[in-house]
Amino acid sequence: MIGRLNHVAIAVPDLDAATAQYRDTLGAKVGAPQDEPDHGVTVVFIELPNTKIELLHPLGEGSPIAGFLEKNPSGGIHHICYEVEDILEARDRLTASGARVLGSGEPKIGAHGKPVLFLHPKDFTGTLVELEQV
Ligand SMILES: CC[C@@H](C(=O)O)C(=O)SCCNC(=O)CCNC(=O)[C@H](O)C(C)(C)COP(=O)(O)OP(=O)(O)OC[C@H]1O[C@@H](n2cnc3c(N)ncnc32)[C@H](O)[C@@H]1OP(=O)(O)O
Ligand SMILES: [Co+2]
Repeated sequence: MIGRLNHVAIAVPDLDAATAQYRDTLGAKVGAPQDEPDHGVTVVFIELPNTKIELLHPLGEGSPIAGFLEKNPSGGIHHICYEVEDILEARDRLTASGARVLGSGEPKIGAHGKPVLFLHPKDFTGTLVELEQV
């Protein structure tokens, strides 16, 4: 059911410093910061030859990554995003198998303008999983 790895997301306490590190130290192609108020984060995408890295920083009150950064003040890998062809079919299949979809259970539009949803980390070996319809 899952397809390509779309991105690996890293929550960071200092978005400018993390962006500079990827650009200047690692020599990667970095994008501009994008505010995503519907998701409570600001993101910077790093383009790699085979996938993307999504740097995440909290935006506004009640950001879903605030608790993660409190527990991991230096930052850390926050989620992985897999591509699926039909997100509703994937959701229904996963919920039928007992997995918990986070939030309302309905997909939201993600940073690439495509529908996304999240699966509880406790149902996927301690890893928060994002699905993106491509
Ligand atoms: C920009 C848009 C989009 C895109 O297009 O790419 C994005 O990526 S948006 C990214 C941010 N959005 C989200 O993460 C939405 C889904 N996340 C959530 O709803 C919450 O973050 C959460 C997963 C429910 C966690 O909420 P929180 O309040 O921080 O923690 P809990 O106390 O409820 O945690 C329960 C349990 O799970 C562990 N945990 C929490 N986060 C993670 C994580 N990222 N990876 C692995 N495990 C995680 C947490 O430690 C708790 O475990 P115990 O301590 O053992 O109980
Ligand atoms: Co993401």
